[in-house]
Amino acid sequence: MATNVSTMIDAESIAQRVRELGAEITRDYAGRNLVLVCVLKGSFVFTSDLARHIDLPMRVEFLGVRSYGEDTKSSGVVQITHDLTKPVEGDHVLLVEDIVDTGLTIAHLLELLRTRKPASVKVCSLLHKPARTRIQVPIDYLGFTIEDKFVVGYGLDWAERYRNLPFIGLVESAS
Ligand SMILES: O=P(O)(O)OC[C@H]1O[C@H](OP(=O)(O)OP(=O)(O)O)[C@H](O)[C@@H]1O
Ligand SMILES: Nc1nc2[nH]cnc2c(=O)[nH]1
Ligand SMILES: [Mg+2]
Repeated sequence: MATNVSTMIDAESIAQRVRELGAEITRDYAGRNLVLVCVLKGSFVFTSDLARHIDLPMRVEFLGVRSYGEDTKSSGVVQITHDLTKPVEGDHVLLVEDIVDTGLTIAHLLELLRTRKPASVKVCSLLHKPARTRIQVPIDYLGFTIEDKFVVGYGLDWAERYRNLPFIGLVESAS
């Protein structure tokens, strides 16, 4: 199924970087109540791998997010389709994203989570595409900076396809 997708970041490079990020997070959050917040759908693969490299007692929560349709997507206004199951007041929240592109989604989610009064909120993203930044957001833990190409795989979709690819790839125009 992946014959029309070329590899940008292979599975072993991702695994290596995820191990490094997990070790960094383990060091930084020792002794704190850590809650990993997986932003659905795109970050489900990254979150599940990352969580297994964090050697701390911690919780995992899921935020279901839907953009308000294609035309308004760039507004960054998102609808919450599944909310956190427990309060995060006083906890150290780490938002886990697959990609920060324009930054609008994560900016909106940071604003939302701050209203829940956590002790801290930080961002961990596997990918960052700085060429398309519309709003600057701090990315406290970053896997890879990529060029301005639409990528798929490792959770990222193109019309809901390709999320199951074990690597980050580019859909070739011949597809
Ligand atoms: O920085 P931005 O320009 O806001 O883009 C990044 C967001 O877009 C993608 O999600 P999408 O809304 O496509 O939904 P999905 O996670 O369900 O695939 C991606 O998973 C990020 O959440
Ligand atoms: N699949 C996918 N979703 C995105 N959302 C924002 N940027 C991207 C991208 O490059 N690929
Ligand atoms: Mg997403």
